[in-house]
Amino acid sequence: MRDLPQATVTRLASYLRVLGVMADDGTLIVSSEELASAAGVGSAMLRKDLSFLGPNGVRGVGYDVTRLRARIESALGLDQGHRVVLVGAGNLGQALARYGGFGRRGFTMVGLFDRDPERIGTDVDGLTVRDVAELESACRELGATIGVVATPDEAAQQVCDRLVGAGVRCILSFASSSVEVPPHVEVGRVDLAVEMQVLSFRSARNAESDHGTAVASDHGTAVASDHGTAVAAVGGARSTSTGLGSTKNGSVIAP
Ligand SMILES: NC(=O)c1ccc[n+]([C@@H]2O[C@H](COP(=O)([O-])OP(=O)(O)OC[C@H]3O[C@@H](n4cnc5c(N)ncnc54)[C@H](O)[C@@H]3O)[C@@H](O)[C@H]2O)c1
Repeated sequence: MRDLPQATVTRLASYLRVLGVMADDGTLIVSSEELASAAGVGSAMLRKDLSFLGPNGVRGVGYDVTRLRARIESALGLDQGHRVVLVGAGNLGQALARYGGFGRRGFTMVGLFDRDPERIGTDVDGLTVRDVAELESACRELGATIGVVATPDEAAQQVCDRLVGAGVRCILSFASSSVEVPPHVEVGRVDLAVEMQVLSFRSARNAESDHGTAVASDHGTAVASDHGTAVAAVGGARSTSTGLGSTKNGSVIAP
């Protein structure tokens, strides 16, 4: 599979989500402007991202929604779908397991595991929580391709080791500590607190630049600088929120 820039991969995932909504609404063809606007990016960036996939749309006509979805799914390795096991069926794990949206996007939750006898055997949205002691054999039996770790930090490394031992090659960890895996395994880390810290930083930075503009306006460059900065700020906010993926790649879902 062709190597793609990390930020492009994240935006492709976002185009895929938008295309899914459009397909559900019965849209057959979409223009690059419409798709870009729905995904919150500029159309030049969208066209550049899609150019990594080879020729796609028809000039003056647009993109075939079904075909473009299939191309992106294939580029993201999603065309076979993924079978997800989740370890740590506590507050977070159960909330994730109950979320119905993963299935629609190609991720089927196939197994939940915990070590707490009180939780083992309970039902979470149709899946029975299994004893983590069975993890390796169950992962093989279930054909798991992604493991989600929602245990306390201190158990995360051991759980990852066991997932790797069971042949799982993609791990998404919610632990705040980093985990080590062999080179053939991909790890993503999600930390919502880091996301909020990044937002806080951006908000503080934007407030600072607004303040700078106000001062400039006071000195006679009012209209031009007000507009310039307002547009830049809006553009900045938009590109960062779409590129939230790039933030994710950089700091939230750390490799
Ligand atoms: N990254 C984030 O944004 C984010 C957000 C919320 C929570 N978290 C983290 O997610 C983790 C879970 O949080 P929670 O509120 O669901 O906790 P919780 O205590 O409700 O759930 C943890 C579950 O893991 C199980 N567990 C512990 N050790 C295990 C092991 N070795 N094997 C299998 N299961 C094991 C426990 O029995 C429990 O059911 C914590 O580490 C928390 O810090 C991260």
